[in-house]
Amino acid sequence: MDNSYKIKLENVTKEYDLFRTKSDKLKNFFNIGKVDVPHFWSLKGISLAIKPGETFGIIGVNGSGKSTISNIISGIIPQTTGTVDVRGDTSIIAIGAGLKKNLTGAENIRLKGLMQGLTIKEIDDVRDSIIDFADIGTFINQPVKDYSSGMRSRLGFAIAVHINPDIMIIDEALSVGDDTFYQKCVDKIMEFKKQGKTILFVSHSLSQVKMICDRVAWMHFGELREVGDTDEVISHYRQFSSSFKKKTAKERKKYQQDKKRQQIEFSIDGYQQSLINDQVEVGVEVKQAEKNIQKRMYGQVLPDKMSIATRMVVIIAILAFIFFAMVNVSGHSITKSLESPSTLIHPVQHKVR
Ligand SMILES: Nc1ncnc2c1ncn2[C@@H]1O[C@H](COP(=O)(O)OP(=O)(O)OP(=O)(O)O)[C@@H](O)[C@H]1O
Repeated sequence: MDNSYKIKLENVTKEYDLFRTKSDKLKNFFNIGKVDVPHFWSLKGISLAIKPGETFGIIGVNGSGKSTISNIISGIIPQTTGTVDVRGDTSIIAIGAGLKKNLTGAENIRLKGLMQGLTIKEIDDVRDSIIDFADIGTFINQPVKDYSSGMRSRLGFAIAVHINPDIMIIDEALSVGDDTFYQKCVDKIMEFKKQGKTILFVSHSLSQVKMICDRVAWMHFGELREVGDTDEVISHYRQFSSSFKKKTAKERKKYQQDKKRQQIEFSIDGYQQSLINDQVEVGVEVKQAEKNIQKRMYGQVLPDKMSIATRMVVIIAILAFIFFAMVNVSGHSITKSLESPSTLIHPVQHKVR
């Protein structure tokens, strides 16, 4: 096994269908009729590898795809194409991520612990420590929906660091909470770093990224613009930000609109072809290159639309369900209903004595 990485993404894309109505979404799912839906590519083919024990940062402007990556790595959402290889348990800390709002804080601790494979005894052992770290006092027995965003984030952070994950994913979770809590979180992250855990750190705060991360990826409108040494990438990102700020409001708007348009017009087939061409250029035979890239892009993902065979099975299952429901309501036997289906609309009359 290749031990040079803990997390590896190859040619990962994420497409969102921008449905206008719920019925459009349903029609599209069952593959009925042609619904013309605009698409938006939140990730346009990301490949990166995070080494074991590395603290890896992701920076970028709003909407550049940072959370999409962290959610795909933590398994919250699936990628549209590409291969994702995560070697170990992940625990994501994002504002409110993974907390069930109708459960109390204490119930959430138990649920997350069980989901992470801890025994009841192990959960009970860390319970007080979590409550202490989160510092939410008697609120621990209140439903999480009644918590402030800061309390939710503190509880999420406290649970995540106590269930001892292999890989920690921290998505903007340090931006809420007071200075004392912030320092506690930083200390915990540093402790994890020392223990050699792999950390993915998504943040807008360049100073936090600089302090914590060994390497950084700069995401830009769905593309990986640069990956490398923290100081170097941050310095390039700062240069971009300051020259962007010097543009007029009209120029800034145009730049953003052009980038978003490119995310709508992105062609997945064109991207696939460019990957095949890259392989052919280095000497791989065309048929083999097509096979390799097909496997890399679609080998791990389920089709988001139903195939004809699946559609047939679903339709037969629905018809069978309706038939048995009608048999039940009509009061006739299954054999009689099969012999003479019209009896289904004439229920058995029971004589009243
Ligand atoms: N469910 C969705 N449906 C449609 N578009 C979405 C959906 N989720 C995210 N997007 C779009 O994908 C793009 C990337 O979003 P993402 O949340 O990954 O960005 P981000 O870099 O984390 O942004 P921020 O810094 O604001 O948190 C954005 O343009 C966003 O509008």
